[in-house]
Amino acid sequence: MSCKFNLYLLIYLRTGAVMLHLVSRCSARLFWASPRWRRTYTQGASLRLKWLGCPHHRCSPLACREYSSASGSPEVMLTPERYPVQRLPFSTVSEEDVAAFECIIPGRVVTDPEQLEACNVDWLRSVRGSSKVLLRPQTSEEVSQILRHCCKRNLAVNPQGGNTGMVGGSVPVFDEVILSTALMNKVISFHDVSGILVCQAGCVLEELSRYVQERDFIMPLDLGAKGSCHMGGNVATNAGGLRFLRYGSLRGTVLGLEVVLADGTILNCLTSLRKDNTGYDLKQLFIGSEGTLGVITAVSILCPPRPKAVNVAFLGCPGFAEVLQTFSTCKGMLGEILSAFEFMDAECMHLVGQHLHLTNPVQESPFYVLVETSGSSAGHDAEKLTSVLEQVLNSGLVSDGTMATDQKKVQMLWALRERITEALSRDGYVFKYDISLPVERLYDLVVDLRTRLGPRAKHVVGYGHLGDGNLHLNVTAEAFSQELLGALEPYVYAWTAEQRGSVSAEHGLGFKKKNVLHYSKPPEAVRLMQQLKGLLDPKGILNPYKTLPVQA
Ligand SMILES: O=C(O)CC[C@@H](O)C(=O)O
Ligand SMILES: [Zn+2]
Repeated sequence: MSCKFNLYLLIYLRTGAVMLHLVSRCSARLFWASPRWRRTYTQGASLRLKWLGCPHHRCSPLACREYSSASGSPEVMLTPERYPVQRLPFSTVSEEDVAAFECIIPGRVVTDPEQLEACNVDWLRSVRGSSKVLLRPQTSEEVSQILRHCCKRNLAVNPQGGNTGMVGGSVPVFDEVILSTALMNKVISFHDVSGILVCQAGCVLEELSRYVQERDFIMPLDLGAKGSCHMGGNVATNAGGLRFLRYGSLRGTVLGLEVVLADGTILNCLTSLRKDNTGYDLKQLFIGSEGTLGVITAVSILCPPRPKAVNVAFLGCPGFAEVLQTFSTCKGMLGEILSAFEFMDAECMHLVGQHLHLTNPVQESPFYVLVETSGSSAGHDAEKLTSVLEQVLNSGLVSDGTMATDQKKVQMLWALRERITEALSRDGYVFKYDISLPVERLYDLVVDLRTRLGPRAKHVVGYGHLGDGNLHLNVTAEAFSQELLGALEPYVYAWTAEQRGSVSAEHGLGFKKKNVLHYSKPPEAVRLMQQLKGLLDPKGILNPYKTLPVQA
């Protein structure tokens, strides 16, 4: 028996705790909104709004994006066999080069083909290079010496972090030397008053998260790939992620960078100042440059204080219009404690169920939203979120919902959203689009594509960071198909440009999207980007074939 809408909530404040009384025509439950507080279930199995417990932070179950995630799947086609791309006239790595690298970083030059395989293929297993050498420096000085050598010898270099990128930017296209930041994984300093963290580029995001959380701060950035991705790679791609709505872009939270330029020059702009208005803000050039202008070797970043209370609600909505109205309601009623507003459609839920065996905690709905609050007062925040839920349930914007304050349950709810990428990659070949659009048009393209593609696609799904106007449009098929690619592109980009959207909201351009930059930037801007590339990397050795379109 289900009692969807005939539900109201009574909120009492008693002994400092918020007590929720949920009543429906056919059932009633009594819940306490903190783990310290008793939870009492009175009766009825059909009431859908549930408190699931309490405290702090989630930590993604989508731990590491390991190469093994796709083990057993067929070999990935070499990039130049799938895409029209010509090798540029760089030198090839000689035995003398390997010996020179061995002098710079003894014992950390990898030429074993088996070990190289994982670094040549992207996490999505969609592009594959054929590099013959992987370098694992530990210091900026070593990176500098390596780049000085490569520049002199005209060797192309592919800087690589955790290799979790979505656009083929993190692996070589041909035989570029892979320069890994994996061993540059030291925290340099942390200031426990300002919350400013300075670390080497190869620190893994999840480890940094743990480090600052122990000191009562959090990273301003959180991604599904946190278990593998490197801070330097995050900055190089200007990764957005799940905390963007609250803490904004890395363009605001990164305070300083150390970068090694193509010729080996070490550019030390690793300031830890909140304010520094002296000349051009050079670090911004490297944030989002995807390793094409320099290799980021260290990052100074501002960490916000750890919120004392985190609540998550997972809600089912009858339509996209209701999703939007729920967002407006949340913004209006939650104000500064709203920290995430994510959405996913019914097909996403179907896929996380089918491939990852995650259970839908609410009644089946065309759309689902995940609302997170982060604040300093558990009782106050829970009370606010409860009022929102009361409002959206009563007004029919939401047909069913569940709520969590307990860390484990919070994680379980986040997993439904965070692990969609993983579920999709188990569904077959994935065509990925990461688009910024006016929020009211966010889902129209998904609907449009389902009709356009028909049975050629296995699934067409839409999800993403609704609070940031960022749609993740993914299309799965049994295998890569030029025909399907032709039906998708340039259609998706032209559609996006018509709405004055962006063809890459947060994943960057990498290899796969470099030729569509003009859909989002005027020719003058593209030209200036090319001039900047020419100035900083005249030989074009840094991450070639990426980010910028091939020059006419
Ligand atoms: O796989 C995708 O398309 C999106 C990945 C990531 O940006 C996310 O928000 O989960
Ligand atoms: Zn995303």
